Amino acid sequence: MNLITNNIKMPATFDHPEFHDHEQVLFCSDKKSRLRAIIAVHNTNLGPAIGGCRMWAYDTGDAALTDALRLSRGMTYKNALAGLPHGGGKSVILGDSHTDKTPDLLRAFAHHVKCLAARYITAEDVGITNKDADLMASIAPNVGGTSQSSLGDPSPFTALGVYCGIKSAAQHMYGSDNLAGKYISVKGLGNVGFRLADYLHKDGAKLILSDVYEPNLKRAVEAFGAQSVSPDEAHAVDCDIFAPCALGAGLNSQTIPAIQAAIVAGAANNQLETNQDGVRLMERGILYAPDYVINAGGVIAVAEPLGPNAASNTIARTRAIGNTLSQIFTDAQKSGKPTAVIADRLAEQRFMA
Ligand SMILES: NC(=O)c1ccc[n+]([C@@H]2O[C@H](COP(=O)([O-])OP(=O)(O)OC[C@H]3O[C@@H](n4cnc5c(N)ncnc54)[C@H](O)[C@@H]3O)[C@@H](O)[C@H]2O)c1
Repeated sequence: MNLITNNIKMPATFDHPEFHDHEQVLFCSDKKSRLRAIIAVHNTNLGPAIGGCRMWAYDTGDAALTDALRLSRGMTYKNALAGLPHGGGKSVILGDSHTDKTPDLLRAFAHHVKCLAARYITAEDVGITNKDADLMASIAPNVGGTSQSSLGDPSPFTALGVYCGIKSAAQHMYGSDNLAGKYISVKGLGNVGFRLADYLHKDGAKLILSDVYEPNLKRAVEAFGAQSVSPDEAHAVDCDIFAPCALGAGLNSQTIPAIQAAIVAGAANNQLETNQDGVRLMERGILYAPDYVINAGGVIAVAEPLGPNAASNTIARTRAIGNTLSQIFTDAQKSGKPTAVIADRLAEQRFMA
């Protein structure tokens, strides 16, 4: 039966602007624990999809779906460029991780994850901790980033990769990767942002910190003796490098004209609101480190099989992010194309081959 000619309306997900041939989108609920979640498997050409779980108080169900679709697609590109034998997927749980997260809710979510054991591996992301991953792993074998199944919390590796990526960007922009005395605005001081700030502080960078969650801001400001700024101004402060480490879509037609930094390089996923924003950054002469390239350290750690060399292999592969970025920066400069376009092409050559 031809659905189109019979004029039967397709479900809204297929028409969603962020739907890009996703292989599978699963809407999960559990009445008792009040679970509402979405698991999106974008592409499994290179192997089972891998990508963390985010818990966030989305304003609408559509905002959650948008996030799941965008993030899962980004994981396909990230995993391909990181050289992993994995496709891309991601999951989101709707709710405030500070007030709505319960063991029952995580268990209910894990039962849904378990049904996708051959196709999707989850781990922690915003709002989900290493401890939460441990709890979910007691139900589903396809949970990584736990203290038992792999190298544990992937955030330290993500932070290391972002640090190496920032140094690579500095080398390209300034001819030196020395960060001493550079003013760096770090927005978002959670699992990754705090550790990144620590690396930068140890290198002698001058930190300008921001976070919407006061305890995280206070902890970082005190630890690094840094100045703070309102999260709404983090992109616009006078600095050399802007490191977005909160949530996505922070680089757009409103924020880009106000950016003072010469480099944008941070951990947040989906930093560009639209593809056009990559062009806007390039036209302003701002060097942008594509998000899914620079923040791949965590997934590299989750994907690494346990063994005596797991940590050293992961650190070596994570440090290599700096080299990948260096190639992307050079190719972008030569071709006059945005760095994000160059990264996408490289990734597509791998997962579409
Ligand atoms: N954890 C990882 O290993 C990993 C890997 C790859 C990418 N990422 C991405 O990096 C980013 C940070 O991840 P994380 O694990 O550190 O999350 P996290 O939840 O530990 O920290 C996020 C921080 O950002 C803050 N924040 C949220 N919205 C903000 C805003 N508008 N302005 C300022 N601060 C804001 C939160 O209060 C929190 O302190 C996310 O985009 C995540 O998807 C994380």
